[in-house]
Amino acid sequence: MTVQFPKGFEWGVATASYQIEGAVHEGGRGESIWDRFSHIEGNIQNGDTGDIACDHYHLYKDDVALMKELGVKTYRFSISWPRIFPNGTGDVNEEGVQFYRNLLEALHEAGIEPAVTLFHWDLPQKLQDKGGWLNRETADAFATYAKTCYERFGDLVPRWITHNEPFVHAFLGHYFGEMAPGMKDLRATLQVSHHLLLSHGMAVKVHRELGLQSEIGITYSTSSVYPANKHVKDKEAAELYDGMLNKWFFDPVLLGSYPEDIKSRYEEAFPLDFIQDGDLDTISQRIDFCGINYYFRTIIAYDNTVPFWNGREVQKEHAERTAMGWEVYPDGLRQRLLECKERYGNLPLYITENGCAADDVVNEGKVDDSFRISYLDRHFKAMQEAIEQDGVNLKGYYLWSFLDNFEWAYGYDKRFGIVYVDYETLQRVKKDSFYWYQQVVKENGLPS
Ligand SMILES: OC[C@@H]1[C@@H](O)[C@H](O)[C@@H](O)c2[nH]c(CCc3ccccc3)c[n+]21
Repeated sequence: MTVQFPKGFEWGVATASYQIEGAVHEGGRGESIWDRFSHIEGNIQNGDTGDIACDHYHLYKDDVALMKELGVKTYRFSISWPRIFPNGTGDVNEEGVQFYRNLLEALHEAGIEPAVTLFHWDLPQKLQDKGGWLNRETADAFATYAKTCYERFGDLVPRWITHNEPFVHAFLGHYFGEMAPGMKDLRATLQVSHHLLLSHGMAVKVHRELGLQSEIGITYSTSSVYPANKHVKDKEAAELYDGMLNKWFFDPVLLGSYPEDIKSRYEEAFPLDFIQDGDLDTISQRIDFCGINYYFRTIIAYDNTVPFWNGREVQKEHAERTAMGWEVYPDGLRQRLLECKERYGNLPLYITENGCAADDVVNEGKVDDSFRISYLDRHFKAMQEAIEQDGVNLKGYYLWSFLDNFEWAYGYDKRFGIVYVDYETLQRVKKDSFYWYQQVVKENGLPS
C-alpha cells in the first residue's frame, strides 16, 4: 500500500537569495547586512561568505531546467531587497528587477509556479545604518518594497510570502547574536519582532489594496515543544518556551494578540512601548495561508537561571541526529500541524521548509544520500497522517533545499540540497534523493 497524498497536493523545492545567488556586486545590487556580517572575521565557519555561493545569478537557467527535470509544481525563492532598492528605499534598480523577471519568465516557461518570499534576512545595509528593524520606519520601507514587487512581478507570482521566520531573524540576529546583524539585546529583539510583524501586516494591506489575484501569507520557523519530563516545572517551562518561540509570532497574526503568559514576564522587565494603538489590527490582517518550517522537535527542562522563559533545551540521549545535530523526530511535525489547526483554525498550511543536512560526498558522479531519503520519507508519512487522520488542511510541501547552499553561520559545510554543488567548479550533481523525490512528485505519494 503506498502512502498517497490528496489530488492537487503541491510538491516543491525552496531556496533563498543570499544563500544561492552570489554576484553580490553585480547588477546594481546594494550591500546587505549579510554581506557586512559574513565579511567580519569569526562570524562564519571557514571564513565563508555568500559572495559567490552557487552563482545562481548567472546559472539560474540551468537550475530551472533541473527543477523542470525534477517535475516539481512550485518553487519557493526569495527576492534580495538590496537588488530592488540598493539603498533600501528611493530609486528602483532596474537591473535587479530584470534579473527576477528573467527568473520568473524561465519558471513560467518551465511550467513551475513561483512562491516568492519578500524577506529572507538580507536587509539592505543602508537601512541597518538607520537602526534596521529596530526603527519603525523600516516597516514603512518594507511596505514600499513589497508594493514595488507586487507591481513589477505580480503578473507572474501566484503566491507571496512576506517574511521568512521572524523568530529566527529577531532572536538569532538580535538576542543570541549568531546571525546578522549580530546584536545581543532582548528588548531590541522584541522591538524588532514587533516591527517585522507590523511590516507583514502593512505588506498584506497593500496586497489587498492592489486587488491582486495572488495569495499571501507568512512563513514561521517552528518546532513542537515537549517538557523534559512530567514535573510541573518542566511543563510550565515548556509552555513558556512555546510562547517565546511559537505563540509570540503566530498569535499576533492569527489571533490579533500577543500571548499573555510570556508578555507579562517581558513587561516586568521593560515596557513594550513600541506596540502602538492599531498595530495588532494591522498585523492581524486576514492572510490566505500560513507557511510552516519544521526540522526538529524541542525538549525543554526547567532552569530558573534562564530569564523570562526559565527553560533550556535538553537533548534526548542516543537520538538520531542530522549533520546539524538536530534530532530526527517526524512525529513532531504531525504534532505541530495539529497544534496549529487546534489553535488557529483550519486555514491552509504549506510546509515551506523541511529537510536535513548530511555529510554528502560525490562518488563516481553519484551521491548516496540514503539518510536524507529516510528523513524525508518519514516526514512525508507524518504529513500524510496529519492530513488523513487529523484533518489538517495541508496544501503543499517545499523541500529545503533544492541546492546545497550557504548555511549562514555554518558556511558551506552543511549540505541541505537534493542537488550537490561543487563549490570549486559550481557543477551541480543530482543526489540519489533528487531521483527519489522525482518519483514521489510523479506518484504524488510514497512507495510503502
Ligand atoms: O538551516 C536550514 C534552513 C536555512 O538554510 C534557511 O535559510 C532557514 O529558513 C531555516 N530555518 C530553519 C529552522 C530554524 C529554527 C530555529 C529555531 C527553532 C525552529 C526552527 C532551518 N533553516
